[in-house]
Amino acid sequence: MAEALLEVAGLRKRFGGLAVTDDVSFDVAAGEIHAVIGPNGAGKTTLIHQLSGTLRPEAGSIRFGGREVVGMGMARRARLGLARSFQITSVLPGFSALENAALAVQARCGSSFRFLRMAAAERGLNDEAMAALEQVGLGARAGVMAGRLSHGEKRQLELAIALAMRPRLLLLDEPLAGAGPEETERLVGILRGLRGQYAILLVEHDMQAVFALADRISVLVYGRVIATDVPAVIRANAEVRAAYLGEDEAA
Ligand SMILES: Nc1ncnc2c1ncn2[C@@H]1O[C@H](COP(=O)(O)OP(=O)(O)OP(=O)(O)O)[C@@H](O)[C@H]1O
Repeated sequence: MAEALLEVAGLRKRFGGLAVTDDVSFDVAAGEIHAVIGPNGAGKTTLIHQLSGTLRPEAGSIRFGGREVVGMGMARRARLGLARSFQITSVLPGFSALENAALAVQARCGSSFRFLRMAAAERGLNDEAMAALEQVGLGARAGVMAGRLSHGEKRQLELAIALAMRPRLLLLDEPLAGAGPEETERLVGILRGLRGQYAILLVEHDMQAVFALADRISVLVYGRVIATDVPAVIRANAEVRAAYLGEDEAA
């Protein structure tokens, strides 16, 4: 079997006496959509923080592309291709969708554009930014101020910003939160379109979306992974049904 892109082993984190990440182990293959589900307070966001580098685990390892990243900061992990999509707050409302995406391209490239002539540099930035917008279905809205985009479009823009970082694995923390039914359908279609091109670690409460999108699902309960498997097996798992899905919903 090919080596996993992300390998998490024995990860531990406590807040006071509370074990919020309790010996967590799982892996994500290249191109896989791997969902992490669990009830409120299960530790999903805390797990994402440890993967992205904003929170340091007390024990365990996080290997990405064969390298240990626990000691690395967020920027270094992002440069390796482990990128987190930030919620709407990272979108600059006074800039157009294209400018928002172009800023992300520029952040990734650092000073490498400085050596090109101004016009060529700008064209290069804009072409890449436009490609990211088109990947998330926002091409036609490139010139619109981000502040004037709908809620769903802002979430699409966050995704474009993350894609402009050229990630190998995207960490998505509740990408569908606050989206209405139509927006959800659109966003699920966009995420489905990314499958195979990027690995995605998806934390999401919308079970319909999770079961439609995920190649595999890990179930987190009180900081522990109680099961990792393909959706059909997770749906039929008695422990998972009791702990999380509820007998009615899983029927
Ligand atoms: N900085 C912190 N200090 C102390 N306790 C914290 C801190 N951050 C989170 N917790 C606690 O850790 C536990 C896990 O929280 P976390 O936000 O990771 O859960 P979650 O699965 O993402 O929940 P939700 O689905 O509601 O977003 C909760 O009991 C929470 O109260």
